[in-house]
Amino acid sequence: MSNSVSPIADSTSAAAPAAPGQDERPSQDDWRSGGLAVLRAELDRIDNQIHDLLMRRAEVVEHVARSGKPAAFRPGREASIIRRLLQRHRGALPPASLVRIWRELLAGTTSMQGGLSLAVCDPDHGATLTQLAREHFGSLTPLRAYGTAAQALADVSQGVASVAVLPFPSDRDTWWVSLLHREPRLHIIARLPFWNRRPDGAPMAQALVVASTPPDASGNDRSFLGLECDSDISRTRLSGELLAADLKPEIMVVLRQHGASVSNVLIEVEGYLTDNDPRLGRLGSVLRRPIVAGSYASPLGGAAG
Ligand SMILES: O=C(O)C(=O)C[C@]1(C(=O)O)C=C[C@@H](O)C=C1
Repeated sequence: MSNSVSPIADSTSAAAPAAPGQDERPSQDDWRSGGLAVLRAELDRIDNQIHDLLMRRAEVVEHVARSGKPAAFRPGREASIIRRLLQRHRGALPPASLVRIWRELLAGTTSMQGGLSLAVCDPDHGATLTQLAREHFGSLTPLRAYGTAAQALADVSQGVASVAVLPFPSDRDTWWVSLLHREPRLHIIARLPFWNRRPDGAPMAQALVVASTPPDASGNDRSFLGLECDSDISRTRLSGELLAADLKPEIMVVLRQHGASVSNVLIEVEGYLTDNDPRLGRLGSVLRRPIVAGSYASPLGGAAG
């Protein structure tokens, strides 16, 4: 078919999309009472304004990238941006849509600062952890799926991937033990999903994100402590020591190596902690000073789901 065929105008298409540079038309105050063409003209005008602002926002991000901050991806800052916008959100647009738009935008502004790439531990390529990673880091961000957590972590260590997306720690998913012994260190920096209100069909798994740079605080965070203890230590005793040190434990994963006298323990506590937090020196039962394996911004809709 020839390219010269003109589109057939329908009776509602009087308002053609505004051409570049021609979007200065003032808003018609009477758009509410206008027909479809008037309403669409108003939408085109608003779209141009949003687009102009997005381009301006990207220019500011270019300057932020040159500010000397430790890494392109700052998940704590991203969490605080989304929380703030949800607080001021009004009207009919579903809050979940607002979050989706900003997740894609932040993936774009992170990748424009030098590339964002994901190494996902997903033995069933394309299954839940890949979907969670896409939900958070954008639908077209480069992603490699691996059969093991060790492979995904190796990509981050070698600088092949910016972040690894790994199953939430358990006594079966034991990749977290390597974070307690590895030099140079890797850090837990985020938890997925950030939007915890799961609609039908959304992946229900929980994951952590690991990177080579430490996390940034978002104002409402949780941290992971990595401990080494005698293998006969009880959870009750450890919890008591943590509470006495003013640390509120939430999740505790204990890994007793078969036949070993030492257990590795991962404990989630409230707040954003760093390695030099004085409370870490107050735990009597540990064999060496605990390390902070990382922290994450508490997800929306409840930290634990
Ligand atoms: O504030 C920063 O550090 C930025 O790089 C800007 C920005 C943003 O677009 O707002 C982009 C990526 C980061 O992960 C967080 C925020």
